[in-house]
Amino acid sequence: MEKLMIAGGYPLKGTVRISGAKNSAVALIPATILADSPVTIEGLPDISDVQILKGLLEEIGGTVQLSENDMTVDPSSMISMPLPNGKVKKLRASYYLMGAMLGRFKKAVIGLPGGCHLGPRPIDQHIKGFEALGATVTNEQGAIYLRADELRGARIYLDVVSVGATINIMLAAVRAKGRTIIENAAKEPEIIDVATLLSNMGAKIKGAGTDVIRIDGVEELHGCRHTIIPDRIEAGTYLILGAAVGEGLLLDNIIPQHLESLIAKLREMGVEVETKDDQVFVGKSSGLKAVDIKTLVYPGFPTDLQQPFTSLLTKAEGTSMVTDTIYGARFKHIDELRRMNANIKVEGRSAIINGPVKLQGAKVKASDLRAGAALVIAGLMSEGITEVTGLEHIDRGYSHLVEKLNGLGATIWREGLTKEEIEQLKNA
Ligand SMILES: CC(=O)N[C@H]1[C@@H](OP(=O)(O)OP(=O)(O)OC[C@H]2O[C@@H](n3ccc(=O)[nH]c3=O)[C@H](O)[C@@H]2O)O[C@H](CO)[C@@H](O)[C@@H]1O
Ligand SMILES: C=C(OP(=O)(O)O)C(=O)O
Repeated sequence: MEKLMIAGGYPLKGTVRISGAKNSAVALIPATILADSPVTIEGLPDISDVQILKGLLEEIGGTVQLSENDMTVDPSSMISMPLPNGKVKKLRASYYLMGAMLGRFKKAVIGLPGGCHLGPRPIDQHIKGFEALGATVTNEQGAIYLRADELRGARIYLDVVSVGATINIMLAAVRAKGRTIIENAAKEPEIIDVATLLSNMGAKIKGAGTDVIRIDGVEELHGCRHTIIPDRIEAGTYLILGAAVGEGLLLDNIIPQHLESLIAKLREMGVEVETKDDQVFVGKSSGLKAVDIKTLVYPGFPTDLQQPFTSLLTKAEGTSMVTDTIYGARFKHIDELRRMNANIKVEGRSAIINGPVKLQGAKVKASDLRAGAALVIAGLMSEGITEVTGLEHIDRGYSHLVEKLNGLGATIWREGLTKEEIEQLKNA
């Protein structure tokens, strides 16, 4: 089994370049299905979610070239191949194949998605949206069957503010007849990024980034080039790391406005943070104060940064409370942090952290992507060696993590891949 070995206690310093956003990438790639000629996406992160989606587009007949961070997809020979099992189970965002294939082919069969286990993650709002557009949707043995004679624009009110449902409905609605209005839409920056790509392909979308999105369906969408936005969650992870063990860390290629809720909390703790046009600097910090955070939809504090932030809070003086209103069970990292000497208890949707404590290296397991980030940060904060397993989760979302951290002065390396695991990775 492969593991990440971390020798803790080394201060980090220098510049780190932030990669393209995972949560944009995983929607932009399926969106290419809707075009009639090649689409190029520039600046993709080097993560397993991108590789898996590349494989899925190839399975349905797409020609996909990925060189460095740029992907060109020629969707002209794609067919509506059923994808009930296999790669779709490996990531959450395979659900975007539903919206994109429904938009283009008016039918799709897609297995229920995988992704991080954060408690229940229903897709009822996606289905509600597809049905409102005229599709018949059934769940047969764990696969969603979608079919429509014709997609017609509709007014759709989301009962729950959902990133995935907002984007998925957009993907189908750009090829529907007439106007679709999504009310109570999610406002995350990744939604604007997907709307920008679709608009560059010829779609007519207004209001992305607000809670009402208007889409006028078009007959055809064409190829284009698009540059992805930077990953605000990866950036947030490095900002937290800078506050935890940094002696001056500069993050390059970011949009500081996307990180306002995190930066405000870091400043409240006593961390020095300076923002520039597309950079942010985090200074060496000491005497950190406890704070409370509550995760909310954008522009509130992101649930995806709650777990990494918890590791930092173990260093703060006093009692902090982390409440997750989006995923009330997103606390699998807590038991692992306790193994590392953290003083934390979970009560309902909240974790209560008492600090400061000196974390100790231990053998721990990442149960999901951001739990993995939390454990890597904790390992870098600890005395001694930390071994992190469950790397398949971390690889879904952090591009060149080991190289980036070593570049900042960390001592971290991967160990123990068996021959079979190397073969499996090659064939994934
Ligand atoms: C690939 C991707 O972009 N993943 C992100 C996306 O996940 P994802 O798009 O899956 O998350 P949603 O925004 O849909 O979920 C928000 C909340 O709505 C609930 N819900 C969602 C859909 C639905 O049909 N019914 C329903 O009840 C969910 O259980 C959750 O409590 O947004 C989450 C919340 O910011 C992030 O943690 C994930 O990193
Ligand atoms: C929960 C996450 O990802 P996904 O929705 O892809 O499982 C995440 O990025 O933290």
